[in-house]
Amino acid sequence: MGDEDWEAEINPHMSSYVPIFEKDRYSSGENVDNFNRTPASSSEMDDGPSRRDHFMKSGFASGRNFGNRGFSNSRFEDGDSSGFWRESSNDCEDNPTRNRGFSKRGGYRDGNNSEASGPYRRGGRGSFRGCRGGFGLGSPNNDLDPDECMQRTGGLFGSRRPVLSGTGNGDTSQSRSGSGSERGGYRGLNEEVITGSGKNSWKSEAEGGESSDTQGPKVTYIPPPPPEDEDSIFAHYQTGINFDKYDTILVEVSGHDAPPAILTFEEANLCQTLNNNIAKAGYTKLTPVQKYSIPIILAGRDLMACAQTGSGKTAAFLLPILAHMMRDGITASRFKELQEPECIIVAPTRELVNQIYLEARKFSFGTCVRAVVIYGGTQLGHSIRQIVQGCNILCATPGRLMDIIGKEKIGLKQIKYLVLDEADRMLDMGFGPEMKKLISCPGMPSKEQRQTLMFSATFPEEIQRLAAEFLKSNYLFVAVGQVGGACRDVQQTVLQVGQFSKREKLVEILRNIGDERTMVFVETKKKADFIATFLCQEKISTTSIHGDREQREREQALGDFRFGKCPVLVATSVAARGLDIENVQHVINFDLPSTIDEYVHRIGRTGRCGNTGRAISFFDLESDNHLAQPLVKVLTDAQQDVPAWLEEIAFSTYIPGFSGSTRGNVFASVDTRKGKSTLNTAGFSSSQAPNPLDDESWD
Ligand SMILES: Nc1ncnc2c1ncn2[C@@H]1O[C@H](COP(=O)(O)OP(=O)(O)OP(=O)(O)O)[C@@H](O)[C@H]1O
Repeated sequence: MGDEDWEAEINPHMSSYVPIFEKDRYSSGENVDNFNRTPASSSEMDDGPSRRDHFMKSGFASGRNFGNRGFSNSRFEDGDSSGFWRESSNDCEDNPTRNRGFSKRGGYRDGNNSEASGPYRRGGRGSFRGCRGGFGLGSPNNDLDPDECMQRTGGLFGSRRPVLSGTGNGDTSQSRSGSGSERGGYRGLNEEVITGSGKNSWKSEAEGGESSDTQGPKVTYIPPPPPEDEDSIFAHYQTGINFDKYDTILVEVSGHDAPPAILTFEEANLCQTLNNNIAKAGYTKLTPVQKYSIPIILAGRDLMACAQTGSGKTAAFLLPILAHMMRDGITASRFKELQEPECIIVAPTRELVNQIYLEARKFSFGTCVRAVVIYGGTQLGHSIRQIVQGCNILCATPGRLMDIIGKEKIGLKQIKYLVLDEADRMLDMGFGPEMKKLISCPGMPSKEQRQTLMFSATFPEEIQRLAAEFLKSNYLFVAVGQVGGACRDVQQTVLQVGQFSKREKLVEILRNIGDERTMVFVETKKKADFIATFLCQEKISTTSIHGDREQREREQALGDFRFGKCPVLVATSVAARGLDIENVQHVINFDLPSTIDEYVHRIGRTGRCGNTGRAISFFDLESDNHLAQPLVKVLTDAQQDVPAWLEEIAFSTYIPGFSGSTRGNVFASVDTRKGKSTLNTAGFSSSQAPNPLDDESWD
């Protein structure tokens, strides 16, 4: 069933929903010799012409409503309702007896399962938080048809541009504004236009984006400050039953003179304040990526680290950076028009960068290190006010970072640490050009003078090669387990479900799941709204997050999901990476992503930190066959059952030329400096996916 069919089906039901706009919001204006393989245990901006204008012009007025509002209140609640903050109380519901409706490995069992708590359990809660705004269909001509989409991807988006060759912003601008009007919906001018295939673009404020007066009213959203009390700062969830199994994962370190891994936090020799914070955060034992990365960073080495989702990469870079800052002494924060931070951490999405900031704030608690976060979709003045008060660690999305640098609020001379989280995404065709600009900004210390750290769960070979440009030649490479492999704590099931049956299957599964927190991934923003609305109609309490929602709405949606108001979050790939939400027990790929890397990140929203989780993916024979081979590899590597039908497709679609070819491999099993990896499998790497519709997912 295509989007249009859904429109026809949903539209009659939705006409009674009227969007509630908040008036005041718009009123104001070479060389690897060493190779150790050891078990770990051993050792949007202003919305351009305003978003509302777009809505009105394109048919969102008069009963054509936009945006599933997955929450009951029409107003954003300041304070702790923000999606970023963690509840201080530990409401872990990780109860194995509630894991119902699934056979152990072989797939989904249907609703007659005796353990099921009743098919209408969600509805029975009486919750119907979504759909306040109904679903806006825009005018029928507003959405791109596949051809237009193809054109747009081919002609405008970075995907078809030579890698890292252009400045990118010219076409970015074109593509964004063009598509915005074409589609009739809002396309924010933020920095998060990324596609599942590694294509993205962003437009900096300095170049006519967020801060441009010509683009319409400025974004006025000021995110609520996070709670300041110690309990909230140190709120965390419990490690899971498989946390200790991390020790058995093989770790590869390559590069010259790697310092030995540490086994305990004590061996890291951190200062007392940091040790106290680590204890308050509930960390008692290092994860493998921490065991290896912490001493490497403490030794001053550049690092590219790849470790499975949810295995503690954030602390792996934050702790040693903070330790260095404490050791070297930093200038205590004080008001200055131009701040010169010692550390910049960039990540691809707003929610992720905020999460990293909260971790930085937690670990720097009680020190004079001040962490600041800035990201698009929020008032620029607010970002500036945060910065001028003092800034040692700046956590930023690329667009906002470049804007702030352009406004001379941030000087780069003192930068000692540059961290790229989700580094493969930060270096691909989308953000790569901007990262290049960042390292060539006036004042930015050369790579010899700074320490550059890159972390991700996936690291395609061609991106590793690009990364070398940012790193000292003697950088170390840490691979925990299979690079690009899925977390083994996630039980993966792939079901053959045709487009026409997906919704029915989704409802069936969600009813069996009950109240357990579930993320449902779809490929386009439009579909995210369709599906969220549809689920609300089915009385399944649902909210949604995607790049067409305002930042305020995104944060609200995340908060409603995090705090259990809405146990189902429908998301595009904008939520695929990095988000660490307690108790997400299920991930459903309603649509499979176009790349296997994206799949690995998406399912990694569950099964974190030793907890178990489940992922169910709908495989559509019409559109997903290109994923069969890499999917079989991911399932096999994670010791999951592989359905016979999937193996058959993988076999029948096998393209020998892909394996080990320069067209890109799914996995770099090793540091690319060691030569061609031998464990690659055919498939598409993140920059090569063939699905043009992806372009919708990340912006
Ligand atoms: N040593 C530890 N002990 C206990 N909890 C930890 C430890 N290290 C990290 N955690 C917790 O594990 C969770 C996952 O960590 P984090 O978000 O850093 O994972 P990640 O590897 O960056 O995942 P992703 O690849 O999805 O970005 C967080 O809640 C974090 O606080």
